Amino acid sequence: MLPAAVAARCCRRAYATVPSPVFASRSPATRKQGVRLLAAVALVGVSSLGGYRLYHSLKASRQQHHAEEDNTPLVKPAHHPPSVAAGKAAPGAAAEQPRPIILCGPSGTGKSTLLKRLLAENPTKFGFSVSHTTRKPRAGEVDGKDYHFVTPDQFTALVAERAFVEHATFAGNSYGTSLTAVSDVLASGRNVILDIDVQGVRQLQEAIKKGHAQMQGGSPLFLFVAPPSMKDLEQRLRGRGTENEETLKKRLEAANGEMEWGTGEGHVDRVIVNSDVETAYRELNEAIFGKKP
Ligand SMILES: Nc1ncnc2c1ncn2[C@@H]1O[C@H](COP(=O)(O)OP(=O)(O)OP(=O)(O)O)[C@@H](O)[C@H]1O
Repeated sequence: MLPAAVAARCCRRAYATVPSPVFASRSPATRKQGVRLLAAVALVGVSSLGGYRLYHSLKASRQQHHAEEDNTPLVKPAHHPPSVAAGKAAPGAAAEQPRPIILCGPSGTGKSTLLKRLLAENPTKFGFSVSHTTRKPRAGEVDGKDYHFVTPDQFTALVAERAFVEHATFAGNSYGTSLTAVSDVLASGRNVILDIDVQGVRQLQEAIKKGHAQMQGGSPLFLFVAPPSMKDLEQRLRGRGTENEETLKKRLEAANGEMEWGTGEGHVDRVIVNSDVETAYRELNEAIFGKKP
């Protein structure tokens, strides 16, 4: 199942669509400015996108690696890893059946950029899964709508019950995407997109392998968005204007480990190198819908 949470540790978000579902993630807000959690997987903020709520969560920077600063291409453009054993998703197998779509990749690679367009152009295809969090509601946030607000004890109990497909803690608050939240979206005939960090994806894949994340609908599709180079990644993060030197360093450090995992054999169904937005968006559509937009 796919919990969603995104946050500034790295961030997570979750989104959902209709004919082909999507998961969303959220995160605590440090992320884009410390804030916008593309909802879902660890969120911090909530926004609206093409009629769909996007929660952005902070993705925990759980991996510490040194960032490279050269401009060497990180991934061969044609690199399409084999199907992930955990999900056995078939890239391009399309969206007749709502399915979980898991989008991951280093902070700043352009996931939000691609998802924003995808959701705007396909307003009825994706649904939103409401994440759980232990943080206090912000002004205007509605329990059960923006988040399921729970106490730390309740959250701990849910973890023990394996209610979350993925969960993480950031800045003292926990965020998680419940299997139920994801399944509800799938059951409504919409896709669910989860924009979560690599650690969350690994949790999810492990849960699927162990049979703890059984979801209705089609098989999960794991997509990894990679930057053309670490130099480009740094420039994008700086250009976004959301980071200070400290958070920038953390994101770049985490990016090295995430790149190593994402481009590793069989970890995801497809690696999309976001050198050019148009090309990357076309590849995203091909992976999800099996055709060009
Ligand atoms: N192909 C591209 N070429 C140049 N700039 C890009 C490209 N794609 C995205 N960007 C820019 O890079 C910055 C980071 O993109 P974005 O916020 O979408 O990344 P992200 O992967 O969602 O990051 P995070 O995980 O931190 O939310 C943005 O300013 C965006 O406009």
